[in-house]
Amino acid sequence: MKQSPMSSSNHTSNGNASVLPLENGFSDSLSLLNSEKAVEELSQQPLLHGIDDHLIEFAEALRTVAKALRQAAEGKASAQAEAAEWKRKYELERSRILHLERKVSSEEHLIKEGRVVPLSNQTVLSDGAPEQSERCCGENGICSHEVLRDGECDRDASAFPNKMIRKASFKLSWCCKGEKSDQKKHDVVSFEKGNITTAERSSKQISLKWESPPQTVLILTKPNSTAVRMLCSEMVRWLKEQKSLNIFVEPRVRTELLTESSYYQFVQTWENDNEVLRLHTKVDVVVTLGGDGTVLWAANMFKGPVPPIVPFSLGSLGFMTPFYSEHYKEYLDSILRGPISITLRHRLQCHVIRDAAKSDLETEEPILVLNEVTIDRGISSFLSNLECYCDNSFVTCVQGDGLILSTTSGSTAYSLAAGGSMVHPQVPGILFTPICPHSLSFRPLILPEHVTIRVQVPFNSRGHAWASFDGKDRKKLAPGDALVCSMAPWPVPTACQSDSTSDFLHSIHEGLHWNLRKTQSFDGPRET
Ligand SMILES: NC(=O)c1ccc[n+]([C@@H]2O[C@H](COP(=O)([O-])OP(=O)(O)OC[C@H]3O[C@@H](n4cnc5c(N)ncnc54)[C@H](O)[C@@H]3O)[C@@H](O)[C@H]2O)c1
Ligand SMILES: Nc1ncnc2c1ncn2[C@@H]1O[C@H](COP(=O)(O)OP(=O)(O)OP(=O)(O)O)[C@@H](O)[C@H]1O
Repeated sequence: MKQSPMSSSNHTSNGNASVLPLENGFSDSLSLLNSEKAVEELSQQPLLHGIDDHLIEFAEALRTVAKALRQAAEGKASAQAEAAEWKRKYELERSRILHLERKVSSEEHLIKEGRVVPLSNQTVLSDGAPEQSERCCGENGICSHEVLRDGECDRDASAFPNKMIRKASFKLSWCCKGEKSDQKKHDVVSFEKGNITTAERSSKQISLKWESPPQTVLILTKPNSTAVRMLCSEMVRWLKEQKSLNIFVEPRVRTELLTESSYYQFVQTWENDNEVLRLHTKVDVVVTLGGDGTVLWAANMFKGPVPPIVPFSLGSLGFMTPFYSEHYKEYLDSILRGPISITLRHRLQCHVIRDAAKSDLETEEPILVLNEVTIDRGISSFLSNLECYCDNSFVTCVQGDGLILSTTSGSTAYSLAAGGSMVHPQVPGILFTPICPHSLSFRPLILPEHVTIRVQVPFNSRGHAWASFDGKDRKKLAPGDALVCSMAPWPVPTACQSDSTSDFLHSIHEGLHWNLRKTQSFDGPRET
């Protein structure tokens, strides 16, 4: 039997609309929309003879209340999204200032201590002769920017003598395939002390040219693999003996190497998380030995700028690992010499905002993902119910198993399995892919890189939702909690074997056997 608007689930048995405010003063906007619709329908029904004007007035009043409540709920959502965006900007600014402060204090320390560098015992000092600096801007050689614009970095670094080298400096420039000369290339992506920050244009082939030789390599390895362990010890020995590099590994790997032989005493590691946070100031190149999971692991270690990663394939699939381990010497030789093609893989920055937080600015530490953040129903048997906003606009309400917000690098991972499109990793965008939506018309979306997406668990949700980040670190989202997600300012630069496009196409052909089909034979029916 068709329900009349007054008997729909949004209305109580005595006919009163159930748009009563919940704990936070707002009802969820979907039920508000429904209430508004119900009131609308009610007022449009032909009036039965004898129904007095009070009912019309009552419907009018209800419509006004429902509209006001919806506007208030939308207002709160957009204010929270804005607050999260401001927090992100504030954190960026704060980390920039901290970085500058650290730089100044280490300069002072250097002068006081007679050129002793306090950062670490691996820091390479100038050997008395004036050294070139990686600093390329600012009156006194101190870079004061995070993002350089075209050509700003073209100044001769030798204009700043007497500088020590902590990290190898390099230059990034756009280049066109097959173009031999450097003439038409120009800088559009910059770095400060080797930390890469993306400028606005990021969709062309990017070439990395060392301005001073790389000196420190971090090797990250997949655990529990004999093949990986053997390759790691061989590579460490080769890099030390043939390339005279400083080598960092994880504490677990250093122990493994030392168990193998005391020869590996020179290998360095770290002791605590604070040191991990500063690794990017020491490491020129990161080498990963494993599958895609090891590349995700490497990216996750760097909460800010990421040094270039050279991913060797020792896994089963390897979408992000184009280098074959058996040829590691030739590859590393050419990478350490440069120039190399790189793919700047965008990451998403995710903030969980708790309803219980005292203010909208009180968010948990942001989490950076290289593949995707997934919001799903976890162990709950109820449909997940997620309200999604893009900037200030309502997108949709996801009712199904959940939602994947993916980077373009992650487009070949979980998002693909959920029906999302495969996207070239250098295309800047955010994939919005539902997981088993309970609606025939819910197709995946790709949104532009600059938007902020907010996924809210409504107060009337039957269950909790769960967020997971690159398939790890599950966090429970209670009704009222939200996840706010936008493009992170620190991409992950991965070295290409050939170039970004060839590597991508090779990975979908080899990894997925994409569109593999036997060709039709010639001897069949033909058009006349
Ligand atoms: N149904 C699914 O396809 C599904 C389900 C859960 C997680 N995942 C993916 O697994 C990722 C975590 O990877 P892991 O190695 O730590 O876990 P894992 O060991 O469970 O491996 C997951 C698989 O996904 C592949 N993979 C990872 N990133 C990829 C990418 N960017 N493109 C193509 N394939 C990729 C890996 O090679 C691996 O084969 C998550 O970020 C998620 O994308 C996929
Ligand atoms: N350095 C590391 N320390 C701890 N865990 C790691 C490290 N590197 C990778 N892992 C984890 O080990 C698991 C397997 O890694 P990875 O995906 O690289 O190997 P794989 O499964 O053999 O390759 P593929 O994913 O291509 O099949 C992943 O869950 C990853 O998070």
